[in-house]
Amino acid sequence: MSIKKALTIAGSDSGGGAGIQADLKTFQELGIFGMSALTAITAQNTLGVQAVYPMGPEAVIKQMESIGEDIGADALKTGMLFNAEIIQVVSEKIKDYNWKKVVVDPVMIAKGGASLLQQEAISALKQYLLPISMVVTPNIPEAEVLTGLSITTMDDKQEAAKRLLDLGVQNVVIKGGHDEDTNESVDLLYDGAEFYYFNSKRILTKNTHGTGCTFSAAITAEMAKGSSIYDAVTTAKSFIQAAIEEELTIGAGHGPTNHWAFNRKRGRS
Ligand SMILES: Nc1ncnc2c1ncn2[C@@H]1O[C@H](COP(=O)(O)OP(=O)(O)O)[C@@H](O)[C@H]1O
Ligand SMILES: Cc1ncc(COP(=O)(O)OP(=O)(O)O)c(N)n1
Repeated sequence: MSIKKALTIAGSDSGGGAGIQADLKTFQELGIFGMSALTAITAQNTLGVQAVYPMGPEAVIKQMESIGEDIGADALKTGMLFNAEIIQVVSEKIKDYNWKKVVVDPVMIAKGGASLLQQEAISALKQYLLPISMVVTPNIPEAEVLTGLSITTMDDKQEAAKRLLDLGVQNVVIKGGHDEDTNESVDLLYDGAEFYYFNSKRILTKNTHGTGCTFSAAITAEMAKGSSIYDAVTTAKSFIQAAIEEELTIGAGHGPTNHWAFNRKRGRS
């Protein structure tokens, strides 16, 4: 059996809903061997982020080297990177190991408002990481910060996707979760030639903690298997839809998504 492997370079969410915990659960459900390089520890639950403890850049380098020197990765994703130093060393190591299937979830702010990326790190993300990435998956506020545009219409989303592509990334997925006044959640994929729309019914729930992490991890898992970007986004959209639809009741705030739901729906659990 050929085992496909994926790496997540991200922060830990002690509550298990987002960050590396969400990524590894998603990799596992999609049949991928998951590995991690931790960038920060957060004390976090469904009510919010209580504390953030970033790792030193050396610790991030060492974790990536342990994987690069021995196991390798068929695809990787980044999540919470927190500061410019971490972004720089992560970008260097990606280049050292010639990792090409790189998905960047440009995590900036958690649902409760806590900052997961320092303001001054945004230019490092644009300068070092996006030019060596295959896919970037911003939500609408993140796309606004990265492009300087205000995004309210589909035309705005298309313009933002074009500007992000100009930064050197090969594919852009602008997620629609924050378009809360519509009854659909529409994600836009742009590959530099065509725009593709992934529509789903908007589910009315407060339990959406970790949706972005789970969605980008599912794209990464499918890319590790060799799927096209379009097919990877298609599967990720079904995965996240099932994960939001089949609610878990955990904690008093924004609960996590349900990583078992996708396989359960397909009769595979
Ligand atoms: N209420 C919802 N109903 C259906 N899909 C949703 C909902 N909220 C988010 N999604 C989907 O979850 C994924 C993550 O989107 P989003 O919430 O915008 O990201 P983030 O967690 O980074 O803010 C996207 O595929 C989006 O369409
Ligand atoms: C450690 C950590 N990483 C990322 C996030 C953000 O996750 P996201 O999927 O964007 O979900 P919300 O936080 O917006 O619910 C996080 N919270 N913690």
